Amino acid sequence: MALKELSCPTFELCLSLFSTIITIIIVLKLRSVRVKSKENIVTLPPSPRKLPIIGNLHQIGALPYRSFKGLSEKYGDVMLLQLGHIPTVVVSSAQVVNEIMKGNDLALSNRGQSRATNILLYGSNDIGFGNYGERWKQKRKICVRELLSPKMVESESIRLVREGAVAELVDKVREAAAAAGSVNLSELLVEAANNIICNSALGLKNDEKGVRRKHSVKALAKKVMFQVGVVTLGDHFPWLAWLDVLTGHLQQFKATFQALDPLFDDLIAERTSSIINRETPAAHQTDFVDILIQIQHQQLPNNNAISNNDIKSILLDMFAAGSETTSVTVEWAMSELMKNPIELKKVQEEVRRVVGQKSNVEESKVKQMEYLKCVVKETLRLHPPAPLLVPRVATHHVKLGGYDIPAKTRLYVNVWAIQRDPQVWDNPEEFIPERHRHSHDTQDFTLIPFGFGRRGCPGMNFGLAAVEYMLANLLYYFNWESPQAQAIDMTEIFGLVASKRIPLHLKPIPFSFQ
Ligand code: HEM
Repeated sequence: MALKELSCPTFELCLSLFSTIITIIIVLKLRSVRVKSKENIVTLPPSPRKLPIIGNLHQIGALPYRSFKGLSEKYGDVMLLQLGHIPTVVVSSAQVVNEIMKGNDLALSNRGQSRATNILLYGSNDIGFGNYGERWKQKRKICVRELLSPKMVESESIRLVREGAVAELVDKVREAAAAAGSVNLSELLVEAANNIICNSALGLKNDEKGVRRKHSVKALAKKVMFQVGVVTLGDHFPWLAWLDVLTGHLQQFKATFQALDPLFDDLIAERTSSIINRETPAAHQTDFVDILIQIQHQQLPNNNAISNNDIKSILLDMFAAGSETTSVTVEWAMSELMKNPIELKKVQEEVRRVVGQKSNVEESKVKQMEYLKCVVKETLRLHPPAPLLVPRVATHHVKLGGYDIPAKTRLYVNVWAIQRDPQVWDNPEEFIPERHRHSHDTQDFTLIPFGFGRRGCPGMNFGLAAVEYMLANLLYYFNWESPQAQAIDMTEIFGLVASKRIPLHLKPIPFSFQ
């Protein structure tokens, strides 16, 4: 049938109506596409060129915070890197941290998990690596309010733990000095810090079995600390995860977990039964395990009650986060003081003047040691134990420094670079404790060795009390020399924390007022 034959006024009307509707639909569609694409313009942070598969991994050295600082000088304070399959933003200025705190702290409150944390830290359900959420908030609250609160830090039970561990440290320094002339101070500091955490967590009073168990827990927790810092091939390249079996990493993580977990189970069962039998410990003998079990028993047995796995993961966090951070801070402080004899003399004079001629250093006196506190602050400025904090992950899209940060991007805050920023600090590479003398604790995020916001360190008071007390004792009881007047090596090694590459060996000379 010819088209002409179909031609009638109704048909023509229908045809023109149809074509008008189609035209309107097309115009609307095109407009919406244009609006959408305008909305979708994404401005990602500047990035260095990346290679296929590995991205920017080849540009990151053994000390990533130093590599990041070098790159940020070229690419800016908010820079995007591709680390294997993980898109990663590195922030290198206090202003951008301020911006995070003002509006994005919640959106950046997740953590990145790894194969190690999944195996060793109860499915990464601990405080340090767990994702933000109601369960996590509950555990963190327990940690902040019950275990690490200022009241707990100053309590008799924790003070006795600190005094005991530091007295042991002083004795060991004395013995080593008498036997060999010099001491491996790094090793003794690790042991003292580990004892403080272990005895705070598991208590001072132990029977023979308890002492043996404590010994094993300490050794295994040390392994956890090391292994949690291991990044496997599977973490960077999920399609190569099977190789983690060949490298032996997974087996090692599992072996550590399987050795430690039953020790904690045994301990919890023992303490639970003594709490049920109302053998409540005296106030000065309270430890973290007792507190956690008591909280568990006060809670209703519903979904919100903390489980044994929660207790175990919290205990492990205390070991992993609280031990080495403390010992490396004292290690770096002593190294800087040895390199800066004028500052050493000044702080030593203060400690000895405040303590006076006494047989022991009373902890309450540390409050009056203003210059010692400046020494600790300056040490944490130059040598933050966690130079990149602990990485966070964006739960959804955020804007930082005017750039778009897509959901799931990993975020590193380069505290090491921020705390050496020449725009903020005069002579940033120099150890000048005096610069903190009249500084007030401002909220400008230029000095953040304990991190910030919802994921900031809950152990700051606990850690500082231990660092200051250890340092005060070492400076009170001994004068210090470098063996054979050697220069102090200041190179670093980076694992879970940034510590000294070569352990600090020093010659202590016992001091007496006479
Ligand atoms: C000088 C000593 C210490 C330093 C410099 C330090 C530093 C830090 C830093 C930088 C973070 C990450 C913060 C962030 O991501 O914003 C952190 C997290 C943490 N710290 Fe500390 N810390 C110290 C001592 C301690 C102690 C003694 C404990 C416990 C006994 C502790 C427990 C924790 C925990 C549980 C976290 C994880 C917090 C979370 O993810 O919410 N820290 N610490």
